[in-house]
Amino acid sequence: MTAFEEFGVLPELGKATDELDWTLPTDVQAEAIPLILGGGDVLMAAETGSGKTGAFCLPILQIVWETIRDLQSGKPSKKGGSAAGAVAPWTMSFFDRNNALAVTPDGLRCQSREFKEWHGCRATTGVYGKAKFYYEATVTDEGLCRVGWSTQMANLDLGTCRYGFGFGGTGKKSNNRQFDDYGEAFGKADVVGCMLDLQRLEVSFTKNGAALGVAFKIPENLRNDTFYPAVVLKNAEMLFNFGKTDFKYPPGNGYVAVCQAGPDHSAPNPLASPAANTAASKPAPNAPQAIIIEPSRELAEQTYNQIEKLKRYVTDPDVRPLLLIGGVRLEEQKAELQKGIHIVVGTPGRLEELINSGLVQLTHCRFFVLDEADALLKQGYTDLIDRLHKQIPKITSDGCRLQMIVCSATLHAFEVKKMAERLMHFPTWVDLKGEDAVPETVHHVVCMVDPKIDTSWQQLRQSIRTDGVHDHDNIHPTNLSPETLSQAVKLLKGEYCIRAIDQHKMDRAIIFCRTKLDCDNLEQYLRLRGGQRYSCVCLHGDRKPQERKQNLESFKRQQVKFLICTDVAARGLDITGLPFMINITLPDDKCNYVHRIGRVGRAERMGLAISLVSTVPEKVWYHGEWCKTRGRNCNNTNLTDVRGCCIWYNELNLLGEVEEHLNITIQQVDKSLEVPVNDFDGKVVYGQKNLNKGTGYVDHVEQLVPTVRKLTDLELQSQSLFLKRLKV
Ligand SMILES: Nc1ncnc2c1ncn2[C@@H]1O[C@H](COP(=O)(O)OP(=O)(O)OP(=O)(O)O)[C@@H](O)[C@H]1O
Repeated sequence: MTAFEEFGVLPELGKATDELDWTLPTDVQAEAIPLILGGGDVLMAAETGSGKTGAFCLPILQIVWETIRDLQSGKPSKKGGSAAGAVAPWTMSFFDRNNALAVTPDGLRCQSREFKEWHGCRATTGVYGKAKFYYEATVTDEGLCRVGWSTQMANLDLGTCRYGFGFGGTGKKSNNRQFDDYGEAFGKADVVGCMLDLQRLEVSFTKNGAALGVAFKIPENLRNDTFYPAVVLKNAEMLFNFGKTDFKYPPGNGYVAVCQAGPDHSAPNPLASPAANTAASKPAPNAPQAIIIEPSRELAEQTYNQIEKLKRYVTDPDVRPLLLIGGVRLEEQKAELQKGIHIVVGTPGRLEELINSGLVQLTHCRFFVLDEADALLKQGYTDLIDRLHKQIPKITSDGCRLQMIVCSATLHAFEVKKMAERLMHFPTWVDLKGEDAVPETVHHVVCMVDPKIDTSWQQLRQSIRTDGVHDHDNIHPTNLSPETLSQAVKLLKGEYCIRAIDQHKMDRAIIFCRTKLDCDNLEQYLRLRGGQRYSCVCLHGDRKPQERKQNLESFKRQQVKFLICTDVAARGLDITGLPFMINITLPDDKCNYVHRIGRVGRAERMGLAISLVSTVPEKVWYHGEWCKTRGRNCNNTNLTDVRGCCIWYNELNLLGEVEEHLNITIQQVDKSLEVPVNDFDGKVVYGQKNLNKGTGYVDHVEQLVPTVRKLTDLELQSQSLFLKRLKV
């Protein structure tokens, strides 16, 4: 049995984890997997590289596989099952309903989050014979609803055929598409009493106990039919009481609760059994069970690949994931969707586009995952997330509650907590440190770049092309103005980058720059300084999707040594055994420091992160909304306060913010960029597992030797004393 199986994971998934060399679940996996398998909403806050992706992919794959297996065999799914089959006899039906309408496991609450169309449902039992029947329906959420009675012949859109008699929230009654004013409007928290008098063949309603009069005369030809409580909803929710608990407004006047109709006056709904209607709960091919949102196409691709690897042995039924990212032809994605998919991994824009156009249906979605959730919120996707969440039924069409999983290494943000309060259902925090933290495997240092002390920038023979913010400034080595010093920092950082590479004999590193232009300039400079020695590629938003993909691949395959990128690659990218990273400039957002340096020191391997920090303010580009070209060929070097496109960047302040956020002081190294070995652990090899983990172990044993000897002597003494006593 693999270690993962002990946490309740399927043997087929356990086999795949074994092949990936995941011998033991990481801490976050050990906590989160059972919680997710148990049906809970989870917020996963754990360090970079701690295996969060596996922590949600494994249980999702498992539950999705179980669900499709059950659907294919015609069995109701586990969680909806008991309610669907066994709860007798008075509930709303799990089967006699439209797909987008969900029924809670107790069968007493219906919800539809579809806001364009009506979706209906009928009860599991109906009434007939000369008697008077009553039930109550309470509006529990805003939206449109119509409630009443219908026969088995009626369609589910209550009131639109001859066999359904409904009363709607807008104050209209309807039968056979004839909508007439009746009673008064009702809405959230109102209780509608539904009365059926089969002696007089009349349907009437009450609102909060007040009688609204006879709504319909039932035609004589329906006298012997069975009538079922029925509802139809548009983005609304209603709660039903068939008389099992006290009515809020008991009807009197000879009406009895439907659930007390007795065997002579009630009959089961033939369409309410699983066998009768498996098709109704069968998802359409384009209705996935899980939706995973990632902030960048690279991350979406990575998570998709991880799912592919983990699902290798999960067959019969096959679980089909699909990647939905921009830059891929829509036609291709449409074709895949029609073939049938179960898990969708995508970026927010493309996902919403496909959902809005109906190409992805949310009717059977039971997992809503936000990976790097704080990034999604910071990128402005709060409304999009809220919109999607609103559209997903909270109870799936097979009676399962929607599970939401949210993760990041920097989840301790106000916006995340607000979102969790708004959207999640009693979530459990899996929070191993209680604050944003850097893994112990990441050795991170800063090197101050001080152009006043290090004046080598004045004599550089070859230098990096800078970003041009000082093109209109009067800069000259003899004039140490802020502008000159700022330009000097840019030149020095190019040199320090090369020095860091040489000093640590780096043959693999990820290098972060602040802007796309900085990336391009550094790429050009590294190539200039030595083709193969500093071979590099860029990854940023101005590069075409295909080029981005190729560049990342060639870096992963070690065909090039350096990957130069903006924060587009700060999060989540998992490059096995990456030993080094360099921050040419600290990120604007302190959280991204954690993510950037977390590209190294993953999966227990050691990594070194070096950040270059300017001691003087540096003038940099900042293209706001007012910048017509959004930075492309922009040469407005004025400051933003005069609607220009530049700001003064204060890295010392940023460093202070990062240190305060992480509650640490980051070690400083001098301009030689040598990292003192003793301060960390001189024996480690960056990029490899720390085999010396527990250094001092030898010392430790040596220290313990005298104590252990003493203990052995004492043990001997006590045993001989005991033996002596026995002899006495
Ligand atoms: N149980 C395990 N044992 C060994 N390696 C693992 C285990 N789980 C995951 N890994 C590996 O650890 C690496 C990091 O995992 P993952 O990308 O899921 O980290 P993460 O927590 O999502 O990091 P980030 O916050 O940077 O996105 C991956 O290469 C993955 O294959």
